[in-house]
Amino acid sequence: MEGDRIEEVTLVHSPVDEISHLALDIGGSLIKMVYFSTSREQPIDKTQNNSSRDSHGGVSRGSKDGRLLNGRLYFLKFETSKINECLDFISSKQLHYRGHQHCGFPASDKNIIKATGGGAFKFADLFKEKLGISLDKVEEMSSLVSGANFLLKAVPSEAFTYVNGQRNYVQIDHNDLYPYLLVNIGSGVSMIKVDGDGKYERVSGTSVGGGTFWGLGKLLTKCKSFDDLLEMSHQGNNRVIDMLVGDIYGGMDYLKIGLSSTAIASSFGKAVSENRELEEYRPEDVARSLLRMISNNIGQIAYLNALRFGLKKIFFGGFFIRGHAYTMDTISVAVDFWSKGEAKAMFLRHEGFLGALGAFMNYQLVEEFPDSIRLMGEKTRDPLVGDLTDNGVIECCVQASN
Ligand SMILES: Nc1ncnc2c1ncn2[C@@H]1O[C@H](COP(=O)(O)OP(=O)(O)O)[C@@H](O)[C@H]1O
Ligand SMILES: CC(C)(COP(=O)(O)O)[C@@H](O)C(=O)NCCC(=O)O
Repeated sequence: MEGDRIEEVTLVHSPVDEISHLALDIGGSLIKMVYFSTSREQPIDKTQNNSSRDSHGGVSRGSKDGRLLNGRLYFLKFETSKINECLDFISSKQLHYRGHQHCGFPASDKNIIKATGGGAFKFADLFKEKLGISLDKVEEMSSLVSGANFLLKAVPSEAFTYVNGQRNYVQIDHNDLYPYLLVNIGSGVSMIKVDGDGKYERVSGTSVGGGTFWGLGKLLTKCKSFDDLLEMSHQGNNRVIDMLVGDIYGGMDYLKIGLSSTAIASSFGKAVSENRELEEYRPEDVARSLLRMISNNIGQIAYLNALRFGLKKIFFGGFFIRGHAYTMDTISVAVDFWSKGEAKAMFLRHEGFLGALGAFMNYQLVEEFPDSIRLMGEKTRDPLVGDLTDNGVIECCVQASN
């Protein structure tokens, strides 16, 4: 059964490809899946000085007695409400059989899968009953942080700013990455101060997050799916419903407090004064105002926490963003406005997979070779032209013990 995947990478496995490790992030709204498929084995030339140029131009270091496995990380997601289709997909692709000795990975305990997110607890019995899988739970905040640190250090052009409708990729200086604020906008929002690998503190959060946009959006617009709601927000005009400063000041600015006439004074405020029913508003305008309100609110809370800890870099993750221009613009403007340009909002190409990737990194092979997984650059997309919502397949090398 193919399952109702919201987005999938075409699963092209040649006989030589072997699925080796699968990890899940089962959240309140979405299940995110990451798995590694070996494509060919490349013995490390032991005569070399422990480093060699690999075929992708990246540098891969070989362990003293390990083998370098080239392969790909695949990223998929499913709606949590359709978890049975996710289980059917795992079963149909036999993604849960891993750790085969000939794959070069340590023959690990069969049918144990690393999983994070609340669903790793809520659905543990279902995985056992349906697939005979035990979920090895990885703490959610730890997974988010290790996933973000990994991507920011290993994937070229992972992070970008979004200014005036343009994405500008940021080359991260590994020596100047920390500290930063990680804002993960999922069903709810977590804000985590990150000071290094394994050094972090969840400093704030808000229940007004992605689930709020989706839940209120469904109630107010009768949309049939999140993508419908997102499409509506593309087409809408928030000024129909939001009360602007100019609506209050007769078209004038209120510059004494830095507000232009077009600034939003009160989200959904116009609906108070106009004697109109919900049905008399375009759902597109409602969706736009809702997206603006929630994004602006998160941007402001993120800025206040960055100010509290003197943080200049704020990375936004989570599937709420979806590479959506209006969402990123609203968050970027909010952070820039409130910080007076001091703080910078940045976004991540693999925004929704931080937790799943962090859980993937928790497999023993990574613990033995902390820097064993090196992402050698994306094969499917040129980051400068790729579609941001395409989480893409990442070509990478994994070092494994004999
Ligand atoms: N295809 C989709 N289906 C449902 N929600 C989506 C989709 N794409 C983006 N979203 C947004 O992403 C949010 C979930 O983000 P995610 O990072 O997966 O959080 P969680 O771990 O809580 O599921 C949803 O609440 C919604 O706002
Ligand atoms: C509880 C959660 C960490 C779960 O993560 P999620 O599934 O939403 O990605 C998140 O929903 C959250 O931080 N909510 C906000 C709680 C608060 O008000 O801080």
